[in-house]
Amino acid sequence: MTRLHIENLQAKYGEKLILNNINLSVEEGEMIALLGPSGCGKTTLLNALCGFVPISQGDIFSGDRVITHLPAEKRNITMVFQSYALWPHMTVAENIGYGLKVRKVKRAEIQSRVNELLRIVKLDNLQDEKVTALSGGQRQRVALARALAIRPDVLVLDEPLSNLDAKVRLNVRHEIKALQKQLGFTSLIVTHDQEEALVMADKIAVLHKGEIVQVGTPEEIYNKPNSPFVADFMGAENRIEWPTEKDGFSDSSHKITLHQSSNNEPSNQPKQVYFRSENVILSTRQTNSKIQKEEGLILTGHIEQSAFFGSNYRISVRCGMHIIQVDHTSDLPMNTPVSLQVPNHALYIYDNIVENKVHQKSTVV
Ligand SMILES: Nc1ncnc2c1ncn2[C@@H]1O[C@H](COP(=O)(O)OP(=O)(O)OP(=O)(O)O)[C@@H](O)[C@H]1O
Repeated sequence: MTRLHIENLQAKYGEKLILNNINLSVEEGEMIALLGPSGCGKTTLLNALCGFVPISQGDIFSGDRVITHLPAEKRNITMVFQSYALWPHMTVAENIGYGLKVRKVKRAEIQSRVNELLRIVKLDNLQDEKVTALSGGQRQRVALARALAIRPDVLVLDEPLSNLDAKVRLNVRHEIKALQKQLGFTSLIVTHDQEEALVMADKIAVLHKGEIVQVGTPEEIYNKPNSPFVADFMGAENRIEWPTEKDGFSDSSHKITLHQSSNNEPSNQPKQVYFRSENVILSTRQTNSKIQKEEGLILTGHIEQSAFFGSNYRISVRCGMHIIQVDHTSDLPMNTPVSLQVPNHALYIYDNIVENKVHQKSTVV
């Protein structure tokens, strides 16, 4: 397998700019997940790498080869499609060996490579079955084995799990990850599922409107989102503006205070503050026991809605103009007055500047 390097790549459909200024390196044996909302350009980027979409600017390097304008068949990059794209009239073994047959590899060699892959993807007892007789998870493993059969330099996977039901999906994603580590293939995987990206990838590249807005390890992307967009996309669904006129201290029914460290310069600049529901500590105002120290973000309000979702209750708390989502272990009656606290380390704070620019996080710890 090979290192893939993308430099200043731009791609268009007609006059419409779809990808701009894409810079990304996938190291040998590394898996990078492309993560982003629908329409941000993930599939277009994979297609551009494979040679299915022309590149209007920039370069792609596979190892020390420049492959930017090579036809698809000369790139040695293989795609695993969302729909698997298997031949329904062929058996499992024939599907896996298909790419080798097209490349006119000798029959004995095809047989031995197919047998090896059948073992690797644990389908050796199904080699003579028609693929139409297989489950979704098994078909996906055939598709993966077929892609690996030709020993590609880079493997790209376009939403490979999206046609699988939830339980099978969990299994297959662990299988792909284990296989990737075992065989050490360089790969890019497209997903719009953040959990899938966190679990499977060595690094995540977040795309927004055709540009990469952050690249980092799963931990970095999750814990240090560099913009409101990434924070929101990675599940920090609560957002307040600080300070806001409507949330001043004059209204006694709710209060919002933000205690920043004294090391930080006091600033009157408006900020956007993001945080996850799981990081909010809720206490009823009578007890208020959980709020030990006045630090981080503290809000008061009352319960507006509560829904059981398995491990916890998702509680909506109205704090003035804001509705804050909180994960809590028990149900609480409507209108109960509550206090909320979010510790400094769980707050993502950004200058309130023009949207869609990459914002700088300011630390409050
Ligand atoms: N063949 C095409 N011709 C013109 N525009 C296209 C074509 N294919 C995609 N687009 C546009 O390019 C943009 C990016 O599409 P793309 O499929 O790459 O997004 P995506 O991030 O993979 O989305 P999804 O998660 O929904 O699959 C979209 O605005 C889409 O409408």
